Amino acid sequence: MSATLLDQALTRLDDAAQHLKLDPDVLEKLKYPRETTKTRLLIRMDDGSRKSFMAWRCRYDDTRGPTKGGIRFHPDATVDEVETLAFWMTFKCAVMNLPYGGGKGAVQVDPRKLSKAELERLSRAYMQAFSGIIGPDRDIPAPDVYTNAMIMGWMADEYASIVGRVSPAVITGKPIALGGSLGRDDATARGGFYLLRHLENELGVGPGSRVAIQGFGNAGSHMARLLAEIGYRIVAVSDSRHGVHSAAGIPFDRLIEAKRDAGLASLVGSDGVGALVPGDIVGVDCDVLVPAALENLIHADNAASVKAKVIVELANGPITPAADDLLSARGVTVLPDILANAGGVTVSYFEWVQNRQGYYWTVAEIHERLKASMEAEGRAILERASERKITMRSAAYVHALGRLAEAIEAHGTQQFFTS
Ligand SMILES: NC(=O)C1=CN([C@@H]2O[C@H](COP(=O)(O)OP(=O)(O)OC[C@H]3O[C@@H](n4cnc5c(N)ncnc54)[C@H](O)[C@@H]3O)[C@@H](O)[C@H]2O)C=CC1
Ligand SMILES: O=C(O)CCC(=O)C(=O)O
Repeated sequence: MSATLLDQALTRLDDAAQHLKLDPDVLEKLKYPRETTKTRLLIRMDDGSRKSFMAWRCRYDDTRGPTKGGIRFHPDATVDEVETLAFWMTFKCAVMNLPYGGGKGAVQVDPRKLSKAELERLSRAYMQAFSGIIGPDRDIPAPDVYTNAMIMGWMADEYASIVGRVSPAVITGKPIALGGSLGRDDATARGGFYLLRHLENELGVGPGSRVAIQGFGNAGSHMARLLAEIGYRIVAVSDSRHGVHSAAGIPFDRLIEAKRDAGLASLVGSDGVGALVPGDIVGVDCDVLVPAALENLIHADNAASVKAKVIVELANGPITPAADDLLSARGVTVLPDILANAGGVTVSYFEWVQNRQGYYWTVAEIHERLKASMEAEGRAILERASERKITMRSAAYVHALGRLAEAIEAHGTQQFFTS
């Protein structure tokens, strides 16, 4: 039987544990999700028929605080994927020292095939089904692949009608008009951007370097904009349908207009832009590769084709453990997902804090706090990696596991569970 995604992810935990003196109880606690709830959501379609969709919410570990993590709408979503994403959230929140545990949710659906009204009914049905698990002190969702602020707004509204009071801190990534935070829209990319800029000298990249980006949604498109603004050259971009490349670079404005109007493929043939099979982005000649779509993009069979010297993982889990070893042996530096894409959950935390205090920060304050956190945790992880001669990923896991172990031990033997 082939290893599940969670089995693969747990190898990082075993690896990190070798670098710390841990009570075996700590590992036992972190190897299994605390609770995963599944249901079928039944909604009315516009034509009057009914249709049902599998849905899950996993609260992987709440030792350090309420569970936190996005909700994904994707036709290939599985329970294994949801639990693995929730495991990664547990470590990501610990990496950033946020007072949260890790959670994640998904609906197995292709939202592009639903009308707006059907999508709203599905989003509200999700909140109805999981409102007993979700709550501002218990489990706090946010956007992920193919979900967005509008969907978070419908879910927040549904939660308010279920509990009979406005409760904006129940969900983050909301529209600004409903208590969303300034700066949450581009926070995932901006966090990775601040991290990359902070480490440019050590990584040997900077303005003028060539970048390839897989995925042109929230994370990928904002990263393209931020890097292009300071002079990085975007030489390749792909989405689920198409890929484009140009050694001279493609201006960000042209990419965003094409994506909005006629699709990335509409750029092919003008100004030296060529077509790219989306999966071939892995081997594009570039300095920085930014996976910003789904898991397992780089695996043992294509790792040798990577030409970039730095990979910034805005996606969760884009590199398999086997590929990680191959890349590290070749001297490719990976800024790992649990650090590089943590800007999203960090600004989600800022949103939750603002909702709870009822006082809102300026976008400049958000950026300043995000930058300070990314730089401090990124620097600590880089130092740990060079002291121990381990990869940035291993160092990030060691960094997080130390914090998780301390919290697990501090709880004592009769840990309070929020069930
Ligand atoms: N939105 C957020 O706040 C955060 C997102 N992430 C991660 O970032 C990644 C992307 O998420 P978002 O940008 O939010 O999603 P999104 O839904 O905004 O965009 C996803 C993009 O991936 C593309 N895509 C899907 N399958 C693809 C394939 N096989 N090849 C190339 N492109 C493909 C889609 O066309 C789309 O452009 C995911 O791994 C997500 O978990 C991580 C942290 C926070
Ligand atoms: O903003 C959040 O709470 C979580 C975002 C997320 O799902 C992720 O970091 O993978």
